[in-house]
Amino acid sequence: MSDPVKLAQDVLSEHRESIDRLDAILIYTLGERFKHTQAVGKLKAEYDLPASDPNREEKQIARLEDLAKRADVDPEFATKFLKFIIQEVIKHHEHHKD
Ligand SMILES: C=C(O[C@@H]1C=C(C(=O)O)C=C[C@H]1O)C(=O)O
Repeated sequence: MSDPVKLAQDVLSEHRESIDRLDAILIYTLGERFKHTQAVGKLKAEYDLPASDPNREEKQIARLEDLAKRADVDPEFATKFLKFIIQEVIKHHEHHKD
């Protein structure tokens, strides 16, 4: 194997290690977020509050769009990502009510 190819493979490995580390952070962060949202779900079920809160979501999306721009992340992607997570949370909340 020529040296430049070996060098490229080493660089690739380093990037992949960082990617794996960051993926783990994402999953653990999501786990922590779900713990809070599960607690919110229980409160909502106990006090008969609606599963979703569109006003709160609107504010979260605006905040995340701003964060995404600053973090060099496509704001449209960040919005889609947050909406996807929120949809899952709302499903959990609806289960709590059953
Ligand atoms: C967690 C809540 O419930 C829902 C889920 C949200 C979320 O995952 O961030 C936000 C608003 C609600 O639609 C909440 O009301 O705070």
